[in-house]
Amino acid sequence: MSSTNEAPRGFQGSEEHRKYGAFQNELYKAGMFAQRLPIVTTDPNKLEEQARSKMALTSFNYVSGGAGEGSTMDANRLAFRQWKMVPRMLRPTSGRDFKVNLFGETYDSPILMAPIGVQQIFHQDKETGVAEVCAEIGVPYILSTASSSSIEEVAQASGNGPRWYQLYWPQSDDITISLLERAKANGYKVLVVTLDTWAMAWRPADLDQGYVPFFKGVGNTNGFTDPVFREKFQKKYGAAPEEKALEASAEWIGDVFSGAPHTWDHIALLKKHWDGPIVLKGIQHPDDARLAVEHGCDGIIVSNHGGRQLDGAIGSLEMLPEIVEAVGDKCTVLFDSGIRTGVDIIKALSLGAKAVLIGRPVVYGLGIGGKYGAKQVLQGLLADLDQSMGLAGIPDIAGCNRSMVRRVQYGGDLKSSN
Ligand SMILES: Cc1cc2nc3c(=O)[nH]c(=O)nc-3n(C[C@H](O)[C@H](O)[C@H](O)COP(=O)(O)O)c2cc1C
Ligand SMILES: O=C(O)C(=O)c1ccccc1
Repeated sequence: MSSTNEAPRGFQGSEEHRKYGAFQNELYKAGMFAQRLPIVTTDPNKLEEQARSKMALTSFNYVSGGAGEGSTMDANRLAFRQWKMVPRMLRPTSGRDFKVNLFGETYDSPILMAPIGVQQIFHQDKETGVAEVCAEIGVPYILSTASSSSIEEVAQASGNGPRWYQLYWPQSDDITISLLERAKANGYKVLVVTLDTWAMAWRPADLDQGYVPFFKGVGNTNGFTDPVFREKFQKKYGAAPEEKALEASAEWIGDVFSGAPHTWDHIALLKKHWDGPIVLKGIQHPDDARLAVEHGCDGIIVSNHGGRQLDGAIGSLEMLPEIVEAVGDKCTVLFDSGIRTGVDIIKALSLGAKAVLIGRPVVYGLGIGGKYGAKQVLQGLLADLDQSMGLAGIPDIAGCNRSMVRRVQYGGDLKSSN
């Protein structure tokens, strides 16, 4: 096992990356020929523990923690356990096709990198590194407003890779418009608007250690580099944001996480200033899904923020079928919260999601092995998905349908996370 941050041999950018299933054979071959093995475990039940052993405790606690007593996080996993695969045999499944069409664009992968803020606290490779490896393996990268690399830096790092922009929605319209302009000008195709985090939840893991990265300026890069924010700050303080980082952080957070949520009628502003698809993230109620459609949104992400916001909430997967039934023919339904394996991905797709977002597992990979660690987690998930689709008799993403899963009620405590 290597503890360096180099790309493990045999895993560097090559056409092989497009054949997702090939990753499994690469691992066996690396073992056979005594090559360097990946540093990130392939075991979903061990990944979090490995990350704990490698990362700074404050950063690990930040990513692994949930809201309150963690019951929404538990519900996310329990919801997956209630659905089981029902495999089919003797079906032609070789040359499995992962392509998905979202908002008129074809993507090579049904998984997207979830917007994750402040990646600098996990590894110096941060967002630019993760965006770079996502582009290499065809995984669309969603950049958070709360990132530690700027909109422009990430665009450059991701090159021709597909990228979307996630908005944490400021109270000041002129700053919102400026962020949208920058995202448009830098090739971000889809606007993701996160609705469930207009204020930070009660998060004991962070509260007990008095830890919040953005009070100190980490995760405020898009504010500090924003021309409108800079001009307003200069006028008020007679200095640039980087010269008065604490004040600038307070101003930025005050605008973006002010505790004052927007309301449905404000969507019109976003529609006016964004000419591509708009996707609302954090939808859990079918009536909100209907409202999203009524207000002209193109998609929604059924998500409870990985259990990091409202505690005591329903598992995200639990709501997916009802929401797909309510709006699945009128807008594109995406899903996240609790995905840890290839089969989890098949379950979410079979229950009607058109694609899924992966959060914590990629951050654990990043913390363990930098951008190559993040890449290994994504490649591992894609390879697991590929092999699991084959074993279930599913040739392509459209083949993930309701007939492939059955709801069950098994009790008991087992060691698997699935
Ligand atoms: C450390 C961390 C930071 C996050 N930052 C953001 C963010 O900036 N914007 C956002 O919309 N969601 C953010 N999320 C939520 C993810 O986009 C996603 O909804 C969630 O991680 C999915 O659940 P999972 O971690 O179980 O896969 C964050 C999640 C984590 C773990
Ligand atoms: O931690 C989070 O879940 C999150 O969404 C966030 C919010 C602000 C800054 C960084 C991450």
